[in-house]
Amino acid sequence: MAASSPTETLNPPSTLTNHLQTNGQDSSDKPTQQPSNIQSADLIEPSQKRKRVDTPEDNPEGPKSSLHPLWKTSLCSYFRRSNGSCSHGESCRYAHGEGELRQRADGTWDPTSERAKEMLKTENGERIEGTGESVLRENDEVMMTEAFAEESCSEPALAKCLVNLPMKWSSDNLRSFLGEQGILYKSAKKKKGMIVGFVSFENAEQVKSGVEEMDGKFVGNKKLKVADVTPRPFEKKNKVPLPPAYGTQQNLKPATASDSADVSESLSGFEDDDPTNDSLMPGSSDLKGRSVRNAVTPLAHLPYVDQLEHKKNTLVQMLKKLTRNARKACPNGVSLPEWILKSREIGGLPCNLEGILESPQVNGYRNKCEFSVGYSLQGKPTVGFLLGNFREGVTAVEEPVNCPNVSGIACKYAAIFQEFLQHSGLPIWNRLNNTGFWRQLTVREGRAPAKGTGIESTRADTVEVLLMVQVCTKGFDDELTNSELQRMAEAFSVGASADSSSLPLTALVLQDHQGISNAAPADCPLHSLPIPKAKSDSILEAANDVVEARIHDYISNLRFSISPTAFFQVNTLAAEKLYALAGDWASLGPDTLLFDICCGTGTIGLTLAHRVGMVVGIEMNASAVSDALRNAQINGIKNCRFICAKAEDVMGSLLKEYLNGPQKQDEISDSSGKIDEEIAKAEENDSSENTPGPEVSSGLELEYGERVLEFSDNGNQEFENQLQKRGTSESGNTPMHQFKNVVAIVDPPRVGLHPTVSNRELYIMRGVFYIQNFGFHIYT
Ligand SMILES: C[S@@+](CC[C@H](N)C(=O)[O-])C[C@H]1O[C@@H](n2cnc3c(N)ncnc32)[C@H](O)[C@@H]1O
Repeated sequence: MAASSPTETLNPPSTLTNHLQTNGQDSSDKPTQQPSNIQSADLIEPSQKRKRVDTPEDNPEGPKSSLHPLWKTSLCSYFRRSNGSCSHGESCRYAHGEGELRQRADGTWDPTSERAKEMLKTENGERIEGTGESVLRENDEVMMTEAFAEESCSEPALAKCLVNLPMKWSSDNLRSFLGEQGILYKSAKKKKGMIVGFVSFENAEQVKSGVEEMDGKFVGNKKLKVADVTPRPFEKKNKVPLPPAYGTQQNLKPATASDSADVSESLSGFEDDDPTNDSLMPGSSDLKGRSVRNAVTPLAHLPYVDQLEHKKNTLVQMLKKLTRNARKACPNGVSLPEWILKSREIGGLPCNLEGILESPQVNGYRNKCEFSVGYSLQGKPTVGFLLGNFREGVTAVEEPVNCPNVSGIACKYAAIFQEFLQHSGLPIWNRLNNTGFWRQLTVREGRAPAKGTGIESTRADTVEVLLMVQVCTKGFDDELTNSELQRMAEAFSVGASADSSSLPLTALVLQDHQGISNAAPADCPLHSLPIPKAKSDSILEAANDVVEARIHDYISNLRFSISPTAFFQVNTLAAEKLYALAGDWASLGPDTLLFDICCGTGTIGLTLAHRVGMVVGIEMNASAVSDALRNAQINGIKNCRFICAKAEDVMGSLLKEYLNGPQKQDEISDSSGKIDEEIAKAEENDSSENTPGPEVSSGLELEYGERVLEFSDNGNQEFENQLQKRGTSESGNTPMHQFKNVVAIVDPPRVGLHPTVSNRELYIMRGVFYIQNFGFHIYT
């Protein structure tokens, strides 16, 4: 069971990345371009739609079969459009709603149905960059906003976009492919990491034969689609106009020769682009009806109860698939596990599904939003969310208007930053050629404690705001950079105080990231920026260093201190409900040892600490561990220990230690005096400028109430040695504290946790696990 975030799609994603998904309920959102393999009733021409009488082509088996072979395998568009009425009534061959829909003979579902979309999600899920959530799109839509064909292709009719190419292909691969197919063309371009490529032709004849040859051809197991290419609205002229932020390019100190190229070259995403290229996109009609609201909250058009129903159905499908796959994976001759056998009694589910917990707050509940910086479809520097998936060539960013999950405060800061960028002398990050300065704005909000009992606090209680601006300073002149950053800080300060409700602004942090994707590693340098006083030139002394740049939030009346990049549940109030339920399910008590696996800032373990004998949190991010230690201290919680390591590296040893090995009870609970030292040590190791991440993550164990063990990045063996050494030399003959109930909670599951722990299988799902004999058993 999961606390539900309204209007958001199910968890992966984080990774969820950037992906466009239509809401799947309203056919008006569908693009005009459809893949050739779609056979929805919606695709039949209006004139044909009334002909619901079976034809010989429709039903090759003729009168032999009482039901049409495609009976109810497509959704009825009349039924959908006319709000549930269809003149054919029950005799209609098409499904009246998802409930009636049948699977097709080839195992697929009507591609316009929710089931098909959800299956696609499961297979191709990616995180939305802006939200860290997973949304997926149907496979029949493509947008391109910043790809370039050759100069001579100013005639868009001579350019085509190929969709579904292997992501790893470069332009060379595409050219070889076209050569092998005997396709005549003028130029071919493809960027690694995308599934789209561009081909331009010499003449209409080449276009025609090229399209015939390519459309529907399989590359691997993917069917190629050919889409039209049209210039973006603001780039219809032959020359690409200068976006405002590039107008001062001459001010910049070039890092490489290519950085000093002219503007149109710097906008190009392809390694061999001509500087005078036009910007093209496939099928501008695809953009109709697209909105950032659909991209970020694809279920927002549904009432909340329907969103929950939709999510539950999705979960049911996924869980059934899990059972099916597990059954298939069981080798012949090996008896099926009990849960698979029992699944038959509960409709193929691997466990009972209780349902979804409602979020206490439905709108504006996110306490963290990551806004991308980029150009809108109209070419305007924009701070918001990507309108689609980079993988599919979409780089357009639109303002976060009407996104119900985004708070008003976050929207306001995005608008302030956007206004500042319109006049900045530094360029916006270009995702295609990986150049530019301004990349991302993260807004994190901290709440005041809940006021009294029985009154649920809301995000309106926001009293702290931390802004983290991601830039890439490489190659830019220090003086210009510094003055722009100062102007930016002023803009935030002035904008915050000018707001009618005077927005809180607690800390301003700069994240200097040079990587290709905006997902910065844990050790990415952070710098605190002073926040100037509004309407004055004086500079405040606040937020002098990154350690102090933090916000606070409350879960179950515990105060949590959160550093700029540490994970914290984005829906605080829903998290509170979720954790309490997890605690109930786990039948916690004084004899319970609770493992909080992937504990982040320690929220799960610390909120449940008063219900157990001991909490052991395991977390690979040193900064989060440092926060967890600090949070234990702030809340006076002593029966806990946090270990900075990859869970898969240490779980086996920890289980041995706690289930088999000797351990002194006083070692567990005595925390006096050591916590400050440990936090200091953690922060020292977390100091992003001088500490490499991996060594810290796997090499440092931070224990609340015990000494800090340090060892090299040598993984499990060394960790085990240390534990063994401690077990014999420090614990002496004192009888170990026996925990009768050992429980692990993990949220969310991680791929890294899947492999074996001490040669036992580890089944990880979001949830609560009983640990018995070194094995993990799903507790439902
Ligand atoms: C989404 S956060 C959840 C944190 C916490 N459970 C909560 O609900 O607030 C996931 C955390 O898992 C950590 N993590 C990811 N993979 C891990 C691994 N293999 N071992 C330990 N920690 C891991 C990440 O650093 C991150 O802090």
